[in-house]
Amino acid sequence: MLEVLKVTHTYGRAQELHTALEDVSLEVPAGELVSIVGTSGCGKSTLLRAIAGLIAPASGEILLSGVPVRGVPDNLAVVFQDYSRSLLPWLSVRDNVTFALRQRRMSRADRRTAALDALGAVGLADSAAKYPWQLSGGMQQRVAIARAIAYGPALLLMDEPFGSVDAQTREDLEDLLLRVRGDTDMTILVVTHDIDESVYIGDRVIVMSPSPGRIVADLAVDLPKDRDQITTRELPEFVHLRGEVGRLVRGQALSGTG
Ligand SMILES: Nc1ncnc2c1ncn2[C@@H]1O[C@H](COP(=O)(O)OP(=O)(O)OP(=O)(O)O)[C@@H](O)[C@H]1O
Repeated sequence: MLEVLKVTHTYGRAQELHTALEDVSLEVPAGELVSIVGTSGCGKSTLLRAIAGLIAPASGEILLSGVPVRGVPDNLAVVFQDYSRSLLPWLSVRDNVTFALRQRRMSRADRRTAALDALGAVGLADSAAKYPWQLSGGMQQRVAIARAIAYGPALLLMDEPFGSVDAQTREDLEDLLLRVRGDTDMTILVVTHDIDESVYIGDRVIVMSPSPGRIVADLAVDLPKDRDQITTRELPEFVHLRGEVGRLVRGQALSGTG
């Protein structure tokens, strides 16, 4: 369980003070995938950074499995948009994954097996011996996801993870994420600019207001667990929810609430 309790964060000081997050509260049970959307600059990355323990919020508290987050928690993995900077170019794909496991109390052989299993899960078993720069962007992002799965975190934070790949690869990676989460009880937070994606991958969609970022809506995604790029996106519930999220992001009220 992740608990964000009345978190406010400001950057700068005195006259330069900028409130990036204001009174943000959020509870995410283990195993849930929550999408976070909002206009550019509304504080989505700041929220992820605070949850990741990379910045200490000015006020409020963040608890992961009941333990206050002070610094980067052990049981956390992060996937960023920029895959080209997240992988180590001098290590093979397999070693990029095993490198992430170096703090785990595992034998070398077990680390290797876990890495190969995770690469198999993302369809890259055959590329284990290659180097990141020999792979396409979408494949590199799959390596970053394999690294996160192999680590087996309680919490996976993803900041625009599919923002730098083409549309077809993006759909493939969305489906990969849905498959992966079906096999684990990781709690997953995904920041995205893509409203359709937020609904397609999410159990819930959190909408943030423009700066200072506050949570303006927390919408349950009432769609079947088994999703499909064509049929799910045609469902009336999908189309309705996509409209609601789009309206909220643009600062309009939910339909039926005036
Ligand atoms: N290190 C920093 N110092 C000062 N201000 C910052 C810093 N990081 C972010 N900000 C400001 O805080 C606000 C929130 O930024 P943040 O990156 O969290 O937004 P975001 O919603 O993730 O934006 P985007 O969708 O464009 O990535 C913005 O106004 C930004 O300019």
